[in-house]
Amino acid sequence: MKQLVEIPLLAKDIGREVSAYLNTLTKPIGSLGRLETLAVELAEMTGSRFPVVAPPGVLVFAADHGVTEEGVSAYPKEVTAQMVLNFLSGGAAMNVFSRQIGALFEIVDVGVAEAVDGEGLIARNVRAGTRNFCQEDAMAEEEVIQALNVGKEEAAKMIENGAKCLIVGEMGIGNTTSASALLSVITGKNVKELIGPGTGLNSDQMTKKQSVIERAIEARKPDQNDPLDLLKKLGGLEIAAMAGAMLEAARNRIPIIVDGFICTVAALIANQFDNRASDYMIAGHHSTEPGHKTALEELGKQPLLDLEMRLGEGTGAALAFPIVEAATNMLCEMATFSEAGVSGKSER
Ligand SMILES: O=C(O)c1ccc[n+]([C@@H]2O[C@H](COP(=O)([O-])O)[C@@H](O)[C@H]2O)c1
Ligand SMILES: Cc1cc2nc[nH]c2cc1C
Repeated sequence: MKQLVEIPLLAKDIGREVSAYLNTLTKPIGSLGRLETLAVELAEMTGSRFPVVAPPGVLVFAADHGVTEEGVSAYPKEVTAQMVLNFLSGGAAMNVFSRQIGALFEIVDVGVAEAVDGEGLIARNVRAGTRNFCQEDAMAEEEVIQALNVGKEEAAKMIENGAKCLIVGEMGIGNTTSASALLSVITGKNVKELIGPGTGLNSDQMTKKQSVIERAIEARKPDQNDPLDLLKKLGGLEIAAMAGAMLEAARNRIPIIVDGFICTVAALIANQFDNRASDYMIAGHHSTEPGHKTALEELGKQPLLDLEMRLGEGTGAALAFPIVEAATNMLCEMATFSEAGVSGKSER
């Protein structure tokens, strides 16, 4: 079942105007490389010749995974709830980078297993973590839809509050297992090629993670082209919420900066709901989690940064934001050859 999200077509005409305008700015033609491509893409996304991406809006979705029972993470599942409290007190890496880029920031409990509370928490818990998908479906279809809607509604609020681009992050012990399973089914690639250490498994533990995922795929038999079935059988509540948030941003012509492995898998799911969603996405960084390369290729995106990071939370996207903003500032603030009295390219 597809959900109707009505994502607008890119404004290709505005993109062409911006391409031509870029050649009038005081620089050798094409010399700002991928920054120029980014400027054109942002113009096509926003429909504006002078796109604005500040302030960015950051939504971090937190949820737990029943499959952690199988011993697939280097950290205990309690860390998810503990980190939510850390986010609320401003001490997580993503808090630091969000402050640095002047972002609007929200942390959303969409499915943490333990009861968490604190000032500023967006409490939208759909269920207390997913079920262990080795044994049974991760959640009910109705719960998938609820989590998607949490993402859509929180993104709509963020946009209403003035966010001009969207960064979605996640916190969920065990979520690289869910994301690897989803990616294996979506791409048809072997689990072995896609799995990685996540928070820090050793190679023996990774072999176990591989067999857990292989057993789950064999038992659940999800339909690779049905995002609701994929999320219901192998998903995570935060992955569903991230997909929903990205769909809502795309519907509103708001550029999305995609983060690491889990976020990129959520982006692929969003694209299964509406294949125009990825038109509004920019890949922020390349995570060291092995499957991220495949996920980015499947999404058709080249990342802006490679800082050998694998944290998640939206951190890679936040660090890429200044580059995205530089593309817009270049368009708005650079002088043209005629304004600055600089001679253009020699005609020979
Ligand atoms: O974003 C990434 O590329 C990334 C790669 C590895 C781990 N993570 C983070 O680590 C957690 C999942 O790791 P794990 O080993 O518990 O599945 C989760 O909270 C993610 O935010 C994130
Ligand atoms: C401490 C910690 C912080 C995180 N942030 C995202 N995933 C994480 C996993 C752990 C273990």
